[in-house]
Amino acid sequence: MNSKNTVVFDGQPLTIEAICQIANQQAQAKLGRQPKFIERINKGARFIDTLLKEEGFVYGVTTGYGESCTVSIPLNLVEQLPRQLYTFHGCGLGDHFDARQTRAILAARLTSLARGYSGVRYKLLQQLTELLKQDILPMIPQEGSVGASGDLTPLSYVAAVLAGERDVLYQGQRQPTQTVFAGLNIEALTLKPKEGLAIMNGTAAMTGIACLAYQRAEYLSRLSSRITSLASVALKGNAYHFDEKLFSVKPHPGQNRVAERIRADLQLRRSAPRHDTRLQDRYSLRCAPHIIGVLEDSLPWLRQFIETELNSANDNPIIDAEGEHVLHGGHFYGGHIAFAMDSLKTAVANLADLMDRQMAQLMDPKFNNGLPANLSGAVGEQALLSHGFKALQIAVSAWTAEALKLTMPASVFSRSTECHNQDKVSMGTIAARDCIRILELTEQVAVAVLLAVVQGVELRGNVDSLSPALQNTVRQLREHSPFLSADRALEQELRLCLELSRKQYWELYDSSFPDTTPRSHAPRGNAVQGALRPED
Ligand SMILES: N[C@@H](Cc1ccc(O)cc1)C(=O)O
Repeated sequence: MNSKNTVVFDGQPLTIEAICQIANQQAQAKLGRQPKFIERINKGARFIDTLLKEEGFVYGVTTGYGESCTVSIPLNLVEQLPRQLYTFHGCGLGDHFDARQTRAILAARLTSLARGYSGVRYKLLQQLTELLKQDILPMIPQEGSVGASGDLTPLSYVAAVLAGERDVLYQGQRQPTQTVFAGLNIEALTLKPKEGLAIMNGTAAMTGIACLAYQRAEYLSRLSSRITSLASVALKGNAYHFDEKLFSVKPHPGQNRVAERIRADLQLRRSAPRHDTRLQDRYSLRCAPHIIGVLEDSLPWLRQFIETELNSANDNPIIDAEGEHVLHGGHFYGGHIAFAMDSLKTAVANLADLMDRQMAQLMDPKFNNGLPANLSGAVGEQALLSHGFKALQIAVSAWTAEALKLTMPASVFSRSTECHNQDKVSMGTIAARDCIRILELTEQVAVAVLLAVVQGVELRGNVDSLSPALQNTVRQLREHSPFLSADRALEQELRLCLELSRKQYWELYDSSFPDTTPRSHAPRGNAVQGALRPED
């Protein structure tokens, strides 16, 4: 871990990258210590105390929750409410979020609470920061949120852990929170009346996951551009399909960026001939920028949706300590994240489909312009036995089908729940989880097709004449997966390459590559950059 990087939670907007850095343990979480920030946070908590004293009634503080808000709780029982809330929501099931996802969820909740509109004490933010600093991770089951009373059930596990209850993952082991807190001298928090609701009534589970999904998708977009370039070489494709003039007349900026990347990879420096008599390539080569471009052009608005949600007070009620108001609304509704994740699912699964089609062309002597069947590298008698990448193609087809199947939007499955109080919900957490699964499957497809295109390029025998960028990808892959000259079981090297892909190991169009910054007609909205600051 680079201990120099710190992400400061002080109410200032944070980026997707900041959340991912924390999730990947590339940066430390730090809570703002400026007196002004501390006072701003504590003022909200004090305002609730004052209201309670003066009026004796605040929703979620002296009432039941949701549909039960008409039930008034006598002041002598009010202190018990937050514990009651996280306790009855302790009904999550399914697999647990993994360590990286859990860190992202904690960081997303902290970002929102640090805005200062949720009426929690600074002390609570400190406890949340402590979990991140010491990597004490609540065991959060993934299933049981409709994503529109916030992620109540998943976040109940965060609330309970702050209060010293339930289980955490600490130093690789599931342990009772109480044991870990005792060992580290951390005092369990007794949550104040509004604090249970403030932690749970928000979109942090889906938003944390969305940050991770965004970063993976952004890398996959670049990886599939590089794979397309290699596929074009292996299939003896027509590089003029990526001509600059051609793309200038259909100016989607992301699509143009993809064409520009492929053009550079293919060293296309001349303009197209006056009259190209070559046959046109199949769509999975010729239209690759149009397919990858949909994802690339979606990135700015996806970032805007995700970062706006991340940096919002997505709680209810909202506490405006400055103006002295308790504002009742529905900011726990995760509609933007639901739509972002449902859309990202479709865009990413289309990359799987694109690469699956490229693989299909490469494998089949009817379409591959003279390459051996199944890209077998065997010679002599062995060639008769060899099946090359045949099974890998079948696997790619299976992974692609599974990814495509999961693109069914989650948000349209809204259903009325909780005695019709929550009669329209976002299903954003389901969308985000589906998106992660589609990313996993598409990464598998990408790694498999990368093996195939590199084999195809080598079978052509012209690696030395390729652009430095393409040669570099061939070299990087070959360090981990040799040329397939005889059939072998590929599982282990596929797993290794997958791991490398997830670590963004392949060098792809780094930031010095021209035109990777969004253009003026692809506005960043209120997305915020540069929240990652060196240790002060
Ligand atoms: N999200 C609801 C509150 C709620 C909390 C817990 C529940 O079980 C149900 C509803 C609101 O703010 O209106």
